[in-house]
Amino acid sequence: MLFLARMDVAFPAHLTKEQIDDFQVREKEYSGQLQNSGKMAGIWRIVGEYANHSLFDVDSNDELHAILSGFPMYPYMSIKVTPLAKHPNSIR
Ligand SMILES: O=C(O)C[C@H]1C=CC(=O)O1
Repeated sequence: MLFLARMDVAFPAHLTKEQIDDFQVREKEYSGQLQNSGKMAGIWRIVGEYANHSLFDVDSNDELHAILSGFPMYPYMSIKVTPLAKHPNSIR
């Protein structure tokens, strides 16, 4: 099952630069593991925003929820998920 997720990140003002750096290091590690496993098929920066579009290839809604809620930055992310179905005009 394919899902497109838009993740917007907003850190609260009280976090220090060191805390934010630590979140970014842990996020990169978690994201890398998901990409290596194939569960995260890709991630793209949305130009000009602290946000991304990510493509997930998972077995269930529950699996996607577990993956999304496992992101270290999850408490500071707003996430919108779009389920994807094959387009009738797709040639792939
Ligand atoms: O867009 C970001 O930088 C936040 C984040 C969410 C997943 C990821 O790998 O990084």
